[in-house]
Amino acid sequence: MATESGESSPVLVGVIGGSGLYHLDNLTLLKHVNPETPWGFPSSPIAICALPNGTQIAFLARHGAGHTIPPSSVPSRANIAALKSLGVRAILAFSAVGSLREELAPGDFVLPDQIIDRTKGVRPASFFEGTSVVAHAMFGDPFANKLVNWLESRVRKVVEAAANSADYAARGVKPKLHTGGTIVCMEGPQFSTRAESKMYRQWGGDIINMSVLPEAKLAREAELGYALIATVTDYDSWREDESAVTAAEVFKTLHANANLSRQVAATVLAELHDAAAEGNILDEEAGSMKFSIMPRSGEQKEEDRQKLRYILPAYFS
Ligand SMILES: CSC[C@H]1O[C@H](OP(=O)(O)O)[C@H](O)[C@@H]1O
Ligand SMILES: Nc1ncnc2[nH]cnc12
Repeated sequence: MATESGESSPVLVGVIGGSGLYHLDNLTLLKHVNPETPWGFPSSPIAICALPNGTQIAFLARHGAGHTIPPSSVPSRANIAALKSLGVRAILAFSAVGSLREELAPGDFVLPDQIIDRTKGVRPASFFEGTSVVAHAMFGDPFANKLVNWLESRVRKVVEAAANSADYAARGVKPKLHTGGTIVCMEGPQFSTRAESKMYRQWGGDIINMSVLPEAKLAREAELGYALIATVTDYDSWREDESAVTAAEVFKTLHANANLSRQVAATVLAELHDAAAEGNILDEEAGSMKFSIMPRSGEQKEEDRQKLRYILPAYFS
């Protein structure tokens, strides 16, 4: 991105805000961009913002600025492709999630390391879908491990500081950060039944949302580092003596979680930009599609190659 003074400054970090998180704090809005990708337009225009030190980042509201897009209709391919087209290498995605474990309380933050896919096949989940190019991305470790490890101590500091703050003390809440764990991604938009919620617990699920897929898969196909900061809003529907989750219950915690998410972003973004520039924390994702794409022959249609060049210029030049 060219800065206002005209010199070029790369936008290496993209933030995807989920339910309740429609903007970040302490940033100077430089401009909005709305790239038309081969997969259409992103959920909302992307805000290119400067941090206090001048570093530029991109912010995208997953459900649109006015939360008009339900989880099954989020244009995830356009979102990821648009961020990649801006030069982004690492995505910090925030999501409101339900808890499937007693110890993961509303207000807590989680950095999950695994995903169970309970979407129903209605969301386009690959950039290669509908093209003459077949690719099988690695997805055993669905989040960027090094990026997640890098985030852990930094996010913990912010969450611990909040836990000791007068604001949280006044509300009798002490948020914690949990690392590792499995997130179940369901289709929605209705919440789970009690039977489903209990089944996910038996499967090893720890938290649940409607958004991490196909976002994480597409980030991997685009060779972007992707980490999810999950913010717990409710106990879903598995607790025998408690009422099942409602949107009203989610909203109770959403605002505080979004404020803490903004503090996390304000603390990590400048340093994350520098780490992304250096590249070490993203070296597992960069180049990861090289041996995933087949066939490597002249069978690939030129129009498909052109489309895929948008996200993977190195392989479709
Ligand atoms: C508002 S409750 C359900 C809704 O919240 C989460 O959204 P996001 O992940 O974008 O924060 C969840 O995935 C559902 O889409
Ligand atoms: N219980 C829940 N199920 C699915 N997505 C959610 N997002 C927030 N809480 C949720």
